Amino acid sequence: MFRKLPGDEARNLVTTSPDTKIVFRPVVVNTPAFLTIGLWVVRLIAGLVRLIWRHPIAVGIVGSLAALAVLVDWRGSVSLVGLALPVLAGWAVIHRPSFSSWIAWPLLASWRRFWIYRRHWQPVMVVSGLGRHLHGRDYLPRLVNVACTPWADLVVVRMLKGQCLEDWTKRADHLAQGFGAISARVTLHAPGVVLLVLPRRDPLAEPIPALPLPDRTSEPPSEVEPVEVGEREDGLPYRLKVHGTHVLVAGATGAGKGSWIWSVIRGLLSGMASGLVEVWALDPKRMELSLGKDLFRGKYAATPEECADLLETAVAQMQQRADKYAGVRRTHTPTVDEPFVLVVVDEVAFLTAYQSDKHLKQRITAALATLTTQGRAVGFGVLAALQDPRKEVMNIRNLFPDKIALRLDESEQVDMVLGDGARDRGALADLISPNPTRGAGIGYVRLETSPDPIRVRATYVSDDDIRAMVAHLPTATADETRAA
Ligand SMILES: Nc1ncnc2c1ncn2[C@@H]1O[C@H](COP(=O)(O)OP(=O)(O)OP(=O)(O)O)[C@@H](O)[C@H]1O
Repeated sequence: MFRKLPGDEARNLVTTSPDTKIVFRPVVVNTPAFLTIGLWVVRLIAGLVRLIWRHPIAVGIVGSLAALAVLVDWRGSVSLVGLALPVLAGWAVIHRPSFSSWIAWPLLASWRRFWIYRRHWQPVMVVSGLGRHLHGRDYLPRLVNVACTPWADLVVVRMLKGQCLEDWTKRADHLAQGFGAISARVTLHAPGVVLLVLPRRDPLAEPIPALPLPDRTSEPPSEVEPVEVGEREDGLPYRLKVHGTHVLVAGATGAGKGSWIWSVIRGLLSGMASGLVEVWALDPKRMELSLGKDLFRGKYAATPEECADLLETAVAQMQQRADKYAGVRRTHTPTVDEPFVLVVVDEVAFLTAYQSDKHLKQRITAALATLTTQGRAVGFGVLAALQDPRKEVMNIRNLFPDKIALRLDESEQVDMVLGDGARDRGALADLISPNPTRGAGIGYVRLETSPDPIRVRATYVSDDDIRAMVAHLPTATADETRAA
């Protein structure tokens, strides 16, 4: 009944014990035709039920048209379709958002599910190592759902039993290449289920102009809300929290760190005008912040000595406030008497790692460490920019709860800035375009509250925009004074 075969023939055969050197050809049992056909019929019915369950409206429309064609007259169905087309076109023109969310994106998602994901699923999963081919059977993660947004495909996948998020994040590049996307980001959707975000185009490829200056006639803010600094990939505005945290912005030269700093300052302008916010500037390169010097009301330092003095003043004020709050309150609410103070430091390594005067270096590092460890509860925040994120250059980088990685030179630097696993989770900061028009100001933000990096482009605040901010602020303060 069994025939023993040597060597090469073995790979063509099936065996119940794969590790054995002896391979057997098992007896072939012919399945009766009625069983095979019965199985197919059951599968067909199950598929139809699934289709009706998932897409009741689409199945209803197609079913009614087919019924009309078969039972009454096919011309009736054709004229109904002919009537529907201009109605749909009119809908698309009159209200594009509802047309897109009801018709265009679901249609595109169905097409892409069938043409891109179903078609390539098996080879991509097996080749990337996320699926297994064992004993002649494929064990593949299950493609649960595909949805389309204006810029990306959102693919929900049930992982194989025993897989974890890291297995997927490590293969993000395989997935992007396999499905023809420009990148891939993987996040946990539910236990055992991952969400793949596969962009079809880069929605942040065009620079975003500076936001309008605050309206002088509107009510001054009563709190320091997160400031709008740019746009996220989904086209929504991105608001960065600055009160109650510290933010580190790291990026190679020309990555657009200046645009983040200036976007934040522009967002705080109405708070600065009403006295709820003070921005103190440390500008050791004398290039970035000097143009807007007047905004800082004398709290501007350029030489290392001035920077050390200004930082120590901030520490002294912070400690005074902490003494006052001790035993009374645990959080800070900005007021005109006790404003939120944001200490902005451009190229912090100039003051720490590259500072040749050891004493100054010590004073500055100690002051920065004190501010970043004790400042946020009492209304002192630090926003620091940095080119080189290595630990020997910036040994207090972990004291910044929120981090932003702009274009970086090496892939290893991404995790240095954003923390372990950030690159695997899709923060591809080393792949941001060095072309300023396409890539400057784009960064991955990782907040202490969320491990998933968000891709954001800061607005571009030009020199003219900065001059306009300077011109705006004194007038606003004068208005305030008059009103008082
Ligand atoms: N958000 C942005 N959108 C579009 N272009 C930008 C943006 N930010 C900066 N740029 C362009 O990129 C150039 C470099 O920007 P910037 O000087 O801010 O970079 P940087 O990271 O501060 O560099 P460095 O560390 O050398 O000072 C700018 O001259 C500008 O043309």
